[in-house]
Amino acid sequence: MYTLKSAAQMRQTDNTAMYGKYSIAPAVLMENAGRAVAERGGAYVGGWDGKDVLILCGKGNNGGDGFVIARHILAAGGRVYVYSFGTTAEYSEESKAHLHTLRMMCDNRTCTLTMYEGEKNDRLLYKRLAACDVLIDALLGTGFSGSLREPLARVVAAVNERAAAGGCTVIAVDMPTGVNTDTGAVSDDIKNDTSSPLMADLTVTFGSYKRGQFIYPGKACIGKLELDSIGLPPALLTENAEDNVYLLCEADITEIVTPRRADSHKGTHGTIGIVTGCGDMVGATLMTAHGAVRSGAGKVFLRVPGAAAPYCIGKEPEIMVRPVGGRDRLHFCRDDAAEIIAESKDWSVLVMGPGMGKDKELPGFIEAVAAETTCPLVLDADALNALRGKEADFFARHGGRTVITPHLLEFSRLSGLATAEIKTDLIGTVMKFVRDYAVTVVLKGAPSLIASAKTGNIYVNETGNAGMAAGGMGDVLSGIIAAMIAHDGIGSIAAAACAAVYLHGAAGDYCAGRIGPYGFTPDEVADAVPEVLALWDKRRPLTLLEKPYII
Ligand SMILES: NC(=O)C1=CN([C@@H]2O[C@H](COP(=O)(O)OP(=O)(O)OC[C@H]3O[C@@H](n4cnc5c(N)ncnc54)[C@H](O)[C@@H]3O)[C@@H](O)[C@H]2O)[C@@H](O)CC1
Ligand SMILES: [K+]
Repeated sequence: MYTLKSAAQMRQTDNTAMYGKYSIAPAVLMENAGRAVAERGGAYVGGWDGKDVLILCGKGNNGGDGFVIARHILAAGGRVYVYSFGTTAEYSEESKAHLHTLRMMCDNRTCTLTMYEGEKNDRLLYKRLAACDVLIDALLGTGFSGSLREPLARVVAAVNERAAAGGCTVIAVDMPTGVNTDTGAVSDDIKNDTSSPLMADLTVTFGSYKRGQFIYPGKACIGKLELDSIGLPPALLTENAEDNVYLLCEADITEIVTPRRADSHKGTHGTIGIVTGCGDMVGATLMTAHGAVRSGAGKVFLRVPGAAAPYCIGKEPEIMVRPVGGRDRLHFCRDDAAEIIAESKDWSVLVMGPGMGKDKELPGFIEAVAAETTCPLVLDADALNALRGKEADFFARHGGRTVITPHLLEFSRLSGLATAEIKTDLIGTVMKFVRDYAVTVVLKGAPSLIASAKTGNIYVNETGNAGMAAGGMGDVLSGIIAAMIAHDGIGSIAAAACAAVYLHGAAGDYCAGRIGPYGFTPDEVADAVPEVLALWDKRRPLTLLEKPYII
């Protein structure tokens, strides 16, 4: 699992490394950062020898890194043209020191340094841009916020234009200029602004990955992302902060979705109650159940309003379907709750929501069921819409055992915030929501975020693809979440939600690889779950017992 740091957390880490017990000299850290970009960038472009490299340096420490990079590229045989957008006086002491060294190396042939003073420098700058093989963006890093100001806005636009024409390779230092480190918002997100963020081919980032590198639209500006520790103490990089954000990796998930015990039985793998659907909508219901079956649930019970039952019975023999109410019953009503509550005593988890409709009795039914059941709840789609206006009370009573799985629009209704507002800080908004309501949230999207009610931690999931942007995928996910909650040995519902979201996305990636980039169905994604589990089993390291013991 990787920590995704905010700009403030990264600043804190750097400061502790330099001014705390480790006492790493600031110029040394900057040297390591610059050298890392020169080395990784060199590998990316096939070596610096004979290359013309334009290096744009801002007035903060990102710019200081640029002076170091120039020196190392020069040493590796490249020609460097450095533009500084700060004055000597504006630079930090370490940047000043590196600027001085670079200045001493300038020969106006292989190395030039221009202190940018305004439009009078533009003509030569654009000429250099038109002729360079590689552009190094050391303009702004973690210090950027808001919307790009001039002259950087026009310089970045020119760089993008040149790169889009296939003219040069663009390497960003730490962050591409114009991408917000915390939110992934970009320069032209800001109202009435057209200054675009820089589009990099490669970003070399320092110490820790940053949140904005994984959230769109910023994620689209990053290109290939490489992480370099720059010699920061590992203990500092993994240190817990108050608000922790992590990137899920396969190893985290295979650690919790462990292989089945050989002596297990169906009872070991949980009994899933799926109480959902309505008279004219059974597809979502069946896909939810199918997701649970394919994810290894021991037993799956499906309870649907009477009118929906004929369309569900026998579709999949392993799903035990029972109608609630008579044949003309289209929706659940409040009085049905007692029957479900009685049955739920044997259930490991209860799913409500997919395809449930919008009947006025629904909120009362869901509340009554929740009030008298004790098992974990997975609430999606119509169940979430039914909670509108009562969410604070509902989550206060049941949040600790509930996973909600809204997409952006559903989350907007629940939080009362406009989708555009949520998107300006996806992680921050979900973090606040979970702190306020103490409910585990799966916010579906690209990427999906999982927020733990217990710890407030946010987990970013990178599996999945655009082919999964299709109706029914979320229903399958609800079934997978339920199966993971029931999975033997998964410790918490947040862990189960992380496992399910990762698995669901990995199954979608498997389908995209086998079938094509889109057009595969939610049921095919569910069917791919066992295939992904089999792949994980193959990749899992041998345990001591499985290792050959006769040599
Ligand atoms: N010890 C450290 O703190 C280290 C920092 N390093 C580098 O330093 C960077 C952070 O340095 P800084 O905190 O100085 O920040 P930056 O260098 O990223 O930028 C700060 C400057 O950006 C300007 N700025 C902010 N928003 C702007 C906008 N919208 N339009 C135009 N200008 C804008 C500010 O006025 C400020 O002058 C990192 O990204 C990394 O590259 C590395 O050298 C490693 C060590
Ligand atoms: K940069």
